[in-house]
Amino acid sequence: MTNTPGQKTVFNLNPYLELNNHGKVMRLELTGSRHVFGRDRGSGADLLVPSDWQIIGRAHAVLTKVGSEYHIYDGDGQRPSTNGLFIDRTRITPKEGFLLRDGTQIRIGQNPKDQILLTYINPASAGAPPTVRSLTLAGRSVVLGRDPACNLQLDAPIVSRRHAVIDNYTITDYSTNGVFVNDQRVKTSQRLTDGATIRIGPFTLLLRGDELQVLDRGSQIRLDAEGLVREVWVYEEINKKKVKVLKGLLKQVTLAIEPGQFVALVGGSGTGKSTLMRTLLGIDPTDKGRVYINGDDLRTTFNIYRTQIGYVPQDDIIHDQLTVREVLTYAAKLRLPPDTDVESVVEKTLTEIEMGDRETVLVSKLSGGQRKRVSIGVELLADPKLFFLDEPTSGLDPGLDKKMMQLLRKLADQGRTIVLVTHATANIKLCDRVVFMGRGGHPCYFGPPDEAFQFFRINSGDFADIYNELEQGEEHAAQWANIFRQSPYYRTYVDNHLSTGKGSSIAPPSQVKPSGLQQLSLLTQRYFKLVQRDQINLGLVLLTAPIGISLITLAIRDQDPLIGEPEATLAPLALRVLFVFTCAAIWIGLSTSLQEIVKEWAIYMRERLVNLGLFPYLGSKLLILGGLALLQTVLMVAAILIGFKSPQPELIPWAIGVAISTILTLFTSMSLGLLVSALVKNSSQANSSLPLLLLPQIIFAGVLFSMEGVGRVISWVMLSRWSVGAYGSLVNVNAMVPEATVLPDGSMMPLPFEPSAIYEPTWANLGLNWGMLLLHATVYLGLTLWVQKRKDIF
Ligand SMILES: Nc1ncnc2c1ncn2[C@@H]1O[C@H](COP(=O)(O)OP(=O)(O)OP(=O)(O)O)[C@@H](O)[C@H]1O
Repeated sequence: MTNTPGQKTVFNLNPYLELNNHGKVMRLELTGSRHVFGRDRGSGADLLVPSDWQIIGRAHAVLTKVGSEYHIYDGDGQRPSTNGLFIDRTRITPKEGFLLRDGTQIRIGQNPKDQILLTYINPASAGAPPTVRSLTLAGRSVVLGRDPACNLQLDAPIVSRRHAVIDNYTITDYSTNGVFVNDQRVKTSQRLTDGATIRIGPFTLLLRGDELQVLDRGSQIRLDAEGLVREVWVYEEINKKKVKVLKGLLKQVTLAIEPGQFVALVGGSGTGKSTLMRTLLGIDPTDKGRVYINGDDLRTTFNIYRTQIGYVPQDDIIHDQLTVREVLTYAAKLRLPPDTDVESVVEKTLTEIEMGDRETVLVSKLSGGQRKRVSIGVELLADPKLFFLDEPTSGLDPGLDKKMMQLLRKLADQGRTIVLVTHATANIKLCDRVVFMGRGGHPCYFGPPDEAFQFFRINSGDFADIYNELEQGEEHAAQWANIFRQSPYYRTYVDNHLSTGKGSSIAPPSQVKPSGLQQLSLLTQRYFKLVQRDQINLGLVLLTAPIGISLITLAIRDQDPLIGEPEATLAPLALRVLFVFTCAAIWIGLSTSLQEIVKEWAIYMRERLVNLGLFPYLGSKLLILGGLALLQTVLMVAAILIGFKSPQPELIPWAIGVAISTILTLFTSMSLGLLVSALVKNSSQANSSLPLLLLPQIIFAGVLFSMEGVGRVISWVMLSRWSVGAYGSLVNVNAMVPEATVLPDGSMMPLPFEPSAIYEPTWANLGLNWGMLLLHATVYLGLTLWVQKRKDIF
């Protein structure tokens, strides 16, 4: 029977199902007290659909009459169907089912390209059938975006005001966060063919003929994990021998998390909670099994979802030296499209996290719970519908723990799907589902918190007793996991809800990269503010070298080491002074930069996972550190000019030459510092590495010891050698060596310093020294980029 979708057909006023399979519409009248809907009469179906509508099962749903309406159950009433029945993204189960009302829309299947829309219509009821929001593309150009003036308004923070334009069936991307057509990112523009799915932020649109339909507003996100297994090779001590063994971190974890659910992952220390969360979030790989987000394989489609997922890791993802409002403002500018009204988004977020009265306070002055709330606020800016939190209440007192859990409950009630790892069980009852993990990564229970007591046969009502039950070793945990898999709890809460979807047949879509220049400018402003806020550190960084240089003048009292008539001790003295210039610059350069990447590791990793560019990030470091190097150079050169009588180099005025040599030494050592900062794991390692970096620079500079053989080769990779070389050639140390004195016996009096090619006062030599410093800096920065790139998860 053909008809216009949504138009009420009257079958003697009986309710009916309207099925829309990509424009092909059919209606099935409901007359009996029980119907089975499917494509195979042999399986008991009496409401039959064409046998080539493969997405519908042989017996896909059961309908039973309740008063004047019908209740629908998935599958044959016992076992769920393969492709399911979904209201938004929530799956209807075989057990609870769903009471249909006039106009209820149910989707069969999760993949928009292969999905049938089922609408229940009861002409006897007053409701008007909902229509799918759509617009025609025939003969017109349409603008899609957040702006209400667009032809199709897509209202979400991560959508740009004018996000994309479709003209003559060609879509052009004008956005920050990109457009995906058939799960591939649109580079600039792309022709749309019939049946194309378009994803813009959380929205999924479908082109059917001339009609562009809004299929999914993305306000509901479900997460399904099927058979997750993760194993790693580790060294274990067995019989006093280190043996390499395969350690299971996750063992066959299968979960079905419905939209809007608040789920806690709990269990003893080391049971794999964080690993499970990172796997569900898509950032840890699996050896077997998959995670599906709204039916898509999360690992392959991560680039589509990356801006829609919120993640608060264990470490704070906010800078200590910014105020609450500044943290939120910079994060909003970094993550949201540039046409966003940042102020109102920040305002809304401050209210949501109840921090409006603390907005001007520095993060460092906040309590642990308040800091966590600001981290949550940073993630809420983009209004994600899927939210992960790793131990957000650790270290909080019981009162704050409760407040935090209540806040998360509120966020879930607003439609967000929330997954958290926690050790605190006092408020777990606020969750919809709890996952108990046992030793060895065994999932021992998944279901409502209250029912966990019945399952584990614990009467105390204390979750800690379930912990203790699962702490009795891996085998014990494996037994519980086995009991759970065979239990009705598994059928009710996992099997009946599990909705896996598309595998990884598509090529992973590429990432959308926002404007590098804009990020560079934002990151530079933020970094500048951070440096400026830490005034004591800034003062130390700027004044240490000039003070050190001034102290030399006290040590050498009346001598003028950089000028003077050649005499036996002048050249070594001059070289020692120049060596102090070099050491001061290297020391200051390293200590200014060694912490700069490692100290904000957690923030970097989180921002990188959203959209942070590597070049803008390192670029901002270079700009600010370069600025600091310039200031330090001015102060050091001033101290040198004031403290020492200036030589008159033939090549270049002394002040300019010494400034260039100093800034190059500082910049190169800062680049080395950044590299080490990228390599080390924590701030104390960065601190401890300073002597190790400095000592070889001192030993192999060629000043304390003359460099021969291997030492000479090693000295080439020391920036100190080129720095002293540059200063030495400007001062012309070689010219300070007097003529060798011939002793009465005809032998030569040994001189304490031999002229060396390293200090030749020629442009070639000076250029070589400066060039080598630049080369060192380039190599260090290139390596830093590479090291940072290697940390990327996607
Ligand atoms: N990449 C890895 N390589 C080797 N072992 C790992 C790796 N990741 C995690 N582990 C180990 O797997 C186990 C589970 O770690 P995980 O951090 O997931 O546990 P957890 O339950 O979150 O612990 P906690 O509550 O103490 O934070 C631990 O023993 C951990 O040392």
